[in-house]
Amino acid sequence: MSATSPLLGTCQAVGERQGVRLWGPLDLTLGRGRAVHVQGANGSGKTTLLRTLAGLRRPAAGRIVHGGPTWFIGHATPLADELDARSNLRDLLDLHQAEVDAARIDAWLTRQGLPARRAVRQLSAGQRRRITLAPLWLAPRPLWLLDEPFDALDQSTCEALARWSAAHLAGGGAIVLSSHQSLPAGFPRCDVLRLGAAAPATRPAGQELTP
Ligand SMILES: Nc1ncnc2c1ncn2[C@@H]1O[C@H](COP(=O)(O)OP(=O)(O)OP(=O)(O)O)[C@@H](O)[C@H]1O
Repeated sequence: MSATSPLLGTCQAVGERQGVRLWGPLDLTLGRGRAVHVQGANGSGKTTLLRTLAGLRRPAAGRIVHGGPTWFIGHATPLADELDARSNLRDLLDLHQAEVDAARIDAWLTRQGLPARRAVRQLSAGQRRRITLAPLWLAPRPLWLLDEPFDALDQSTCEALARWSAAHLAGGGAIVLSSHQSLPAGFPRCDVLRLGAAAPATRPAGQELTP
């Protein structure tokens, strides 16, 4: 991985579900400092695209190439209901071979005002979402793939994530995200990748990409 090599590339990648094409052929080169906002109506294939970019699904055709370590944060929260926030974070980080010591996890939870020792089933949807996003802060990786990251977050947390995203891009990272909502104040300028026919643009695009 060099300082100038792309963090993600797709070559004629096609996404299908049950033999029906959702998007593609898609040629995308995601360099450092760049963000792409995937837009589209329900069912247009945003989640399928992000999971494919993350390597969790094979494209029906074409290739996906990663240029560095990646965080994929999906729409569904991957937390174990009966475990507390600290144990969930520990497991999540271990699962992805991210080395973060326990003191750092605890300090982050305290700073966030999140209860470290309460079963996550007792937490609100927004609190759970914040725990799910914690790896972005705790174990930085250059490429973020975020499926509806603002879902359930309050305004100040959305704006904190926007500021962190801006810092991430300024530091040489890259982001692909889907969001039904307008991006929060402070979120960096994005190219727009529009899937399906009926999806409206939600903010001025840096560049329109063709799926
Ligand atoms: N596990 C699955 N098996 C079969 N088809 C699926 C599966 N998951 C999604 N699909 C289909 O794939 C298409 C795209 O779904 P996807 O979840 O990628 O869309 P989306 O744009 O993320 O939608 P939303 O905005 O509602 O989250 C939909 O028609 C959906 O019914």
